[in-house]
Amino acid sequence: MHSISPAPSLQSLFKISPLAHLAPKTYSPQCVLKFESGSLVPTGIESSRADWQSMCAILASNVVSQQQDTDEAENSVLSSVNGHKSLNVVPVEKYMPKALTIANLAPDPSHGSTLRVAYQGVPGAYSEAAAGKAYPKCEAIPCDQFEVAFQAVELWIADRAVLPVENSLGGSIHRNYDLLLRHRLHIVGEVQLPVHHCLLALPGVRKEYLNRVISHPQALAQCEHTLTKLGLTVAREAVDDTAGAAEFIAANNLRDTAAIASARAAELYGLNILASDIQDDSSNVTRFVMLAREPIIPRTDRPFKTSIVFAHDKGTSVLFKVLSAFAFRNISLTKIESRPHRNRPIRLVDDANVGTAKHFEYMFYIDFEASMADVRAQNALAEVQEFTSFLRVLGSYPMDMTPWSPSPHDDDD
Ligand SMILES: O=C(O)C(=O)C[C@]1(C(=O)O)C=C[C@@H](O)C=C1
Repeated sequence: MHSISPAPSLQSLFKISPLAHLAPKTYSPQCVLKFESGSLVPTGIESSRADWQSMCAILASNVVSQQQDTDEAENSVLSSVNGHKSLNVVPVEKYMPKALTIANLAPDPSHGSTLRVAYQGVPGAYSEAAAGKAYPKCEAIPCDQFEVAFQAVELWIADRAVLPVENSLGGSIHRNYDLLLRHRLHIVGEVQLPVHHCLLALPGVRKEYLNRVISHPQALAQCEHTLTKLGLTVAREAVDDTAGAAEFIAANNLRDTAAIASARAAELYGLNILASDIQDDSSNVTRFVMLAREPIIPRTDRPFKTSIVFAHDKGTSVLFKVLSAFAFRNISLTKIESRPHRNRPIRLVDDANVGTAKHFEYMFYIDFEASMADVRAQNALAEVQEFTSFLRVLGSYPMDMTPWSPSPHDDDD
């Protein structure tokens, strides 16, 4: 039986991290990053520096006044526990916001007092719908890459980012696990979004005309069998996001290409739906996390989840001990993921007689069903800290408990 060490303070637990140097340099809100001569540099934007500074000052002051809104928004996931809230998609805009890019992280001057939520993709992407579910009254800000969404929050251009981490069919979105470690943002919530894919093409185009299907790689993977069943053994091509695929077809008038995307993308880009609900499993769900600059205060009056990442100098040998710290306290794990240890990917073990073994090194990510305010979780983490050389709490946040709403096709199976 393991000895139970005294519970560390919540604050110390949230700060555990010998890998602080992995976090990017943080810039003051008066700066914006631009890509110049191959590297990101802080600089003023289009208008004068003074304009930019006053814009940022407004942004910064809004953060205080938005706190109430923010709390409400974060609680909206909570209220969906009791209030049976349905999916709240961001309404169709009169104009389409332009995606932030790494070279242009300039905020849209039309910001007001609404919560600004960065997502990867263009309007009509599932990530935009996830942002709308997480923060129903938010202003969703499109970003061309996951990295840009992280930076938008760090630079106070956005207040939150909503990013996919795993899908029930396609598995983990590894890039976001790596970025969670590289950046200093905190997970403050999660939303699970049922993903219903459609096959979209220009008006008048029939399935027989197609020789290419384009979409986000996750969406292509989620529909692979159905596409084959539909007789579409044509080329598949990966693009940055599902709605971007629809936009590309419309913008280039491609009559031989279909996109896998949402019904909302069809509406936004003027495409026809050739087939709907084409995901291989009718209960296809993507899990997104909400990220913020500050953690939320963990509670015990509703179901919470905590996400951690850890590593150990001696590799996988420690895994059993870490898992047992949770098992002994009846804390269920909901997810375990490993990623290469980017700083030290290989460990050499020399044996004079046999040679040199090359072990791969990993970072382990675990989600468990307990709040950091729960003494069981605090004790488990105190114990995990003893076994590991690096431990960071990525966030302790309310679980998405939205009641399950089966797809219209669930009964057909
Ligand atoms: O391309 C989109 O629409 C996204 O929001 C991205 C994404 C993903 O990264 O998994 C989100 C949900 C679906 O699983 C498919 C794609």
